[in-house]
Amino acid sequence: MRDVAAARSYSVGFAELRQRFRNAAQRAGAELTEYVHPLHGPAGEVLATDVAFIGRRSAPKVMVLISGTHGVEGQFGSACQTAWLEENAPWRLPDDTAILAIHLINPWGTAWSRRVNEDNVDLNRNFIDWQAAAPKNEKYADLHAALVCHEWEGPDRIRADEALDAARKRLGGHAGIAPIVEAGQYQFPDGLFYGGAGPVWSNRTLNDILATFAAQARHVLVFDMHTGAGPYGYPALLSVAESEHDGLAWGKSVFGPALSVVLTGRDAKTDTGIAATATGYVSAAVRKALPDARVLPLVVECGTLDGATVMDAVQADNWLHLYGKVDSPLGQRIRATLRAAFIPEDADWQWNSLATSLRYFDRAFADLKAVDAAIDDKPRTAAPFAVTSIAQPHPAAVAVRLRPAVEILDLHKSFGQVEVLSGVNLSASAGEVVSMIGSSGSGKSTFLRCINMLEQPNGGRIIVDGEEIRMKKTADGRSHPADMRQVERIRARVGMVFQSFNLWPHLTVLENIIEAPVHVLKERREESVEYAHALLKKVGLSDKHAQYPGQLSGGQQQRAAIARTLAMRPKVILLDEPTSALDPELVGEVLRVIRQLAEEGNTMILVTHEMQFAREVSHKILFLHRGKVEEEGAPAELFANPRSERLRQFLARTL
Ligand SMILES: Nc1ncnc2c1ncn2[C@@H]1O[C@H](COP(=O)(O)OP(=O)(O)OP(=O)(O)O)[C@@H](O)[C@H]1O
Repeated sequence: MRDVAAARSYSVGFAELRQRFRNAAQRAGAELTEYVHPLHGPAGEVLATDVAFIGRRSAPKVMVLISGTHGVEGQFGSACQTAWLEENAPWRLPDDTAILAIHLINPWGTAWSRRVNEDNVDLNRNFIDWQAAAPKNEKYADLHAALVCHEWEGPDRIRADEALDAARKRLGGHAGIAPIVEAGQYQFPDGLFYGGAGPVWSNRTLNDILATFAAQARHVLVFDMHTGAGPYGYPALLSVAESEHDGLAWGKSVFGPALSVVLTGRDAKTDTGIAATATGYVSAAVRKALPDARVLPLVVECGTLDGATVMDAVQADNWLHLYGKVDSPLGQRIRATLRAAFIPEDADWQWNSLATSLRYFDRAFADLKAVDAAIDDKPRTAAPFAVTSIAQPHPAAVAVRLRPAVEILDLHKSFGQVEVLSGVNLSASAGEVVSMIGSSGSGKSTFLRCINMLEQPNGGRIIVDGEEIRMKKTADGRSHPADMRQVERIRARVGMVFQSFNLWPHLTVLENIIEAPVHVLKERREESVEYAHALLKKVGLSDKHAQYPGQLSGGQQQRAAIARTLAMRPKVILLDEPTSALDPELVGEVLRVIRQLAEEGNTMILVTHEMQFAREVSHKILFLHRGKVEEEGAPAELFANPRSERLRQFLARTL
């Protein structure tokens, strides 16, 4: 019997999974490359996809192992990769054969125990042809309101559950609902099995990795490791394809009846537990990325609980991240239920899933080594070694090397006799997101308004992009800006997003956006219009450019306001409670845009009551109490170990 000592507990944090994999890869003699994700994990850890390459970079035969496509399932795939690398170390490979292990391709999802990625995207629905229109899923649209309800309990939830029950009866139970929901949908970013609006980070990263390490390959075997569908504890071996291809025949010759081929299509059916109705699978991506190779895409799918229970867990997790509080007792329960639905804490399940998967690896690899590399020797279109690794440093790591984008020193502000800010300091490096939290009236908005001189501070220093706002003292001893022209110049570099949007009601969305670039920056109108359209696309409002603000929902108005801010190409963006005027169901769409800005490396100072969001997106958090910074630090540390009693009380009230 196989010794799978490496089947240590799957339930370890992201950093430990990474460390185990990297150690195994090093012992295996692999070349290691990291692809750093722009966000960080719940413990403040750097998130990254690690790539281990063993063998010659010119090898025409490559075995690819992918884990974590659905983040929370990553513990299983990671264990398989790590164990296989360890078991066979030190590796002795023929010159023509190599191994490419891609560890946790959706690192955010694994770290935060979510099936989806940071944008609620199911990565296995994201590899569609984005040049064409995304598939429509009208049947899902009919179910969406029943599946996504803003309440956990209460009258709206009762109505939604009743609607879902009625749909189940109509469609023949869970078996009727699952193919509709799991087919994926591209219409509701807050919905289940959402495929996204374009290629996400993990999609782009996988393509970069394949271009870098596999472009030379002619024969490619790919394992994508999954859990959550099919019979409990049984790792099924599947190949998912949109149509027949030469890789499938290869698969049949290696595995015979052990391999189930799932041909996907709008009304396709399968009894494997996975969705035959979906498109956009990782398998499709690998074949598309390597058009000159014979590719056998394999999925290992290790069953856990029954389909209805797994979908309930996914639905609850979706609610939690849209409307709930992750750190609350209910939030913890929902997260634990989701983890149990994908990675059972059952030693037999873990042993069996690992041992069988390693046998699949061995069998496939033995066949790959035996392939005559000269077969199917098609002309290549890609240069084999032209692309170098694109490992990106973590934004925070870059930030520390740069001068601060904003520096505020000892800021004071009084209204009449009342001192609202009593010496506040803040520094944000380029690319950093700093969030300010604190009770109502603690001075957060006043602080932001002082930075761009919407309020005049009574003392302190404000330095933006290296330029200090010059202040002078008047006879009454108060400070005032010495030069309003300088203030205007600096203001143009500081974007502000207000709680109440502040769009001009008599101008269309497009006119709102181009107004300041044309009049303040003196940009050519055509140039501003072109950029405005690009920004509207970015915030998902391409079709709203000719509408007036009054014709838009609150969430759309706020996204338009964000586009207007970006039009000025600001060095720093200040966001003053950008979601607090919105109905709960509109908050997510605005947070998604802000998250994207963070990922793109914008420097932002965010005042917010959205604690979970602040925690996910910020590099640093300041807790303001009565006009003073009571505590500051990295989000994970600050939330997990508040030092001051006031912060403890504040978090107890808000989380
Ligand atoms: N223009 C003003 N004139 C007088 N007092 C003001 C003015 N603006 C703010 N204040 C007072 O300053 C204090 C801080 O207000 P601020 O809006 O900055 O707090 P905050 O932390 O942003 O609160 P919230 O979370 O409720 O928005 C409050 O007591 C408020 O009443």
